Amino acid sequence: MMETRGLTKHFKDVRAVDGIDLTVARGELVALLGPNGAGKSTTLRMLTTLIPPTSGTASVAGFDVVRQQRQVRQRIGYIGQGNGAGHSQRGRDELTSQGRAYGMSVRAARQRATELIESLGLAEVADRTVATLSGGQRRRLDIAMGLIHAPDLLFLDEPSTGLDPQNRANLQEHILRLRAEHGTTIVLTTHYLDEADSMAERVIVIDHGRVIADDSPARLKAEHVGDTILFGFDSEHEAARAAGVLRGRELNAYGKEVKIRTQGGPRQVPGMLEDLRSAGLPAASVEVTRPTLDDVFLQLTGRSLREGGAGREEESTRELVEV
Ligand SMILES: Nc1ncnc2c1ncn2[C@@H]1O[C@H](COP(=O)(O)OP(=O)(O)OP(=O)(O)O)[C@@H](O)[C@H]1O
Repeated sequence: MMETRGLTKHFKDVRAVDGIDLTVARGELVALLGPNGAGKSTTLRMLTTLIPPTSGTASVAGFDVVRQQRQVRQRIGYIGQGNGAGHSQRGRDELTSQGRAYGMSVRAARQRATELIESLGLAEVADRTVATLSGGQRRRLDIAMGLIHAPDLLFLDEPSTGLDPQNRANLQEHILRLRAEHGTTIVLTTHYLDEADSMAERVIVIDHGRVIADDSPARLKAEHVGDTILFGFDSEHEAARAAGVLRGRELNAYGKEVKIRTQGGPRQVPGMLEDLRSAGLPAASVEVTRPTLDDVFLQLTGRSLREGGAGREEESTRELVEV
């Protein structure tokens, strides 16, 4: 559905995108994740023919983004960061006009607008003027506009930036449903870690214009970070002895705690507790911490995606087990 080779964009001396090779198959939902200025939007703008690459190639829906711009545009929907919809028209009319701009008949554009209003939950607001809609409703209308001509491939640049958590969850649900119902290939950019994690089956981490990781969220976390199991004991002496019982694993013992780095943490806890009990060392507490995509980014770059307010506060998932 989409393929890039050495895709590069320089703005004077800024290497915004620095040789990206990507292949996206039909029906995939891919998130481009990276900190501010990583090159996500610039990549999307090249793929949607809005700006030409400095070098490298990209084909989208089988057409070259430089030589066959018109064919590419007919087959894609692009929802940028700004607000696509105007303000004084009603949402339904905005959608119909957009369809007409893509060469659809009035009748076909109206029919498609009605379908999208239904599937994107806009029925209650479609007849209000755009200026009166909430941020979340307007964003959903933007998405409907990007879908009016039933594109095979939808590009969303930071779809949920600026929305409150409830509207964000709502929008994510609509995007997922849309994909389930129409099989649309979706490429979105985000710097919300949880959004990439929960929505995308594949996350492409971009930093300084380059792809630094590309896999499913689960595999990225398992491969680059793994789980942490923290055992608490009643005394330092017990903790030191427990470290001996659990040896052979990647572990640290300090104070009354023993910390183990491993994969598949929750599945390993029962066996470890059994070993400790057999040695007369019952643990007082156990905590399994599963990594986030931020931990993956930190592991790969030594920096946090959240630095500079790039991501939003997100705690590692903790599973507390009473023993
Ligand atoms: N038109 C432009 N002229 C000059 N520099 C640009 C232009 N567009 C982007 N850049 C620079 O290219 C780099 C990549 O920017 P880009 O907008 O692609 O990042 P991003 O990953 O989308 O960031 P954000 O999450 O903040 O949207 C940045 O250093 C940015 O300042």
